[in-house]
Amino acid sequence: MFSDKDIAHFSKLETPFYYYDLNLLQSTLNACNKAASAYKFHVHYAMKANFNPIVLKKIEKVGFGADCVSGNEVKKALELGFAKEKVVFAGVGKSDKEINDALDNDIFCFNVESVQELSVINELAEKKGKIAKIAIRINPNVDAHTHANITTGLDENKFGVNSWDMPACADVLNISPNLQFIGIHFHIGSQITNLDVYKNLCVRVNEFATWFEDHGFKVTVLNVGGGLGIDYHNPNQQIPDFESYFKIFADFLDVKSYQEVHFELGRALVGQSASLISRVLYVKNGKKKNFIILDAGMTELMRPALYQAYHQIENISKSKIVNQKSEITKYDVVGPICESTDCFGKEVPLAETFRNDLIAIRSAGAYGEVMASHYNLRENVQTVSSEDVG
Ligand SMILES: Cc1ncc(COP(=O)(O)O)c(C=O)c1O
Ligand SMILES: N[C@@H](CCCC[NH3+])C(=O)O
Repeated sequence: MFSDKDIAHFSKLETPFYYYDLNLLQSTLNACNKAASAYKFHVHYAMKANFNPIVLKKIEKVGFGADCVSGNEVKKALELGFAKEKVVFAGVGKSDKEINDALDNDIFCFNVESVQELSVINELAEKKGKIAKIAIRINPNVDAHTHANITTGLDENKFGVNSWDMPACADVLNISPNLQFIGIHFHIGSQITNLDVYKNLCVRVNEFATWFEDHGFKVTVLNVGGGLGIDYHNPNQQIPDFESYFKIFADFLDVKSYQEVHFELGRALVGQSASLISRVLYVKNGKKKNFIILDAGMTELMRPALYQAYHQIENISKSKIVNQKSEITKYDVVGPICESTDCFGKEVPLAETFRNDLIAIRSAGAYGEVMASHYNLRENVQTVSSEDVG
């Protein structure tokens, strides 16, 4: 929801831009922190969801760690003040340079995604005279019941070490003096809305933890990844149900007194806190279709083009008229990019829309700004926050 003051402010600005509601972000972080603390769970924020510094600074202040997927994410997390003891580095293709830099920075742990990577980290750590802390990212073959393109925990996915490679992992760990095994890691997918999926994950986590302990490895960290979804159809229902989410793990994981449970939430923390604000360039009324052509496109928000993802679209210049039940027209809302998939929504019901109206594309805080591209030599997308509005 935007106030009259927000909209008056937006109307003076160049578009498109991402608008961050920092109060909502703070409330979401506080809700997550409270729910996780009730069980003494640890949260590492999955930076890939959004690494805008205004977002990262708030997250660091709450005390969450950072889950990174590239050397640059590790670097940025440390620059912005995340404690190195709270930085974890996952990723199916870590380069030697990235591993070396992370070793130099003494990060908390590498989430290792293949048997070969274990040997490489051992070799590189040995050259530096360091001991690398290791969690094995296991692919548990648990279906996340989400979009196929964002499913990561099935046998056919590239992520993690498959169950049949556990003995090989144990063999490498046993001959690698520069690796310190600390635990196991999982991440089965993103935008998970069926919480029962996590019960299946817990069963597998318990099995693998037992397997490692039976083979002489003390499992001190159980990292269950992230994936908690948000309600894209209801952007005003803004804070995910963190209590129910964490309770599942509290109820179904076998946690020993010496074990810590770690989470890597991304989307659930930041998804509802931003909207992409755009202006209508043109309206084309066809015989079969009406098009609204925006000044934002798939270069600013790629999710609809990539996953046919739904984002609620609102004409915020017209919100008052809609409230008074004015006539609704259906539009295909598209961008200016030379791709037919550059479409934010088809047959979107909106009040009659005109050139220069402001359009908000909601729930764009996660995997929005960070996935922007320069295709068609587009400009960098700008950022505005609630603090700028005052
Ligand atoms: C290893 C890992 N952890 C955490 C996340 C965060 O996922 P989400 O934003 O769905 O919480 C991802 C992204 O899917 C990931 O690949
Ligand atoms: N980019 C995806 C999520 C991928 C999560 C990273 N493994 C999305 O927008 O939904």
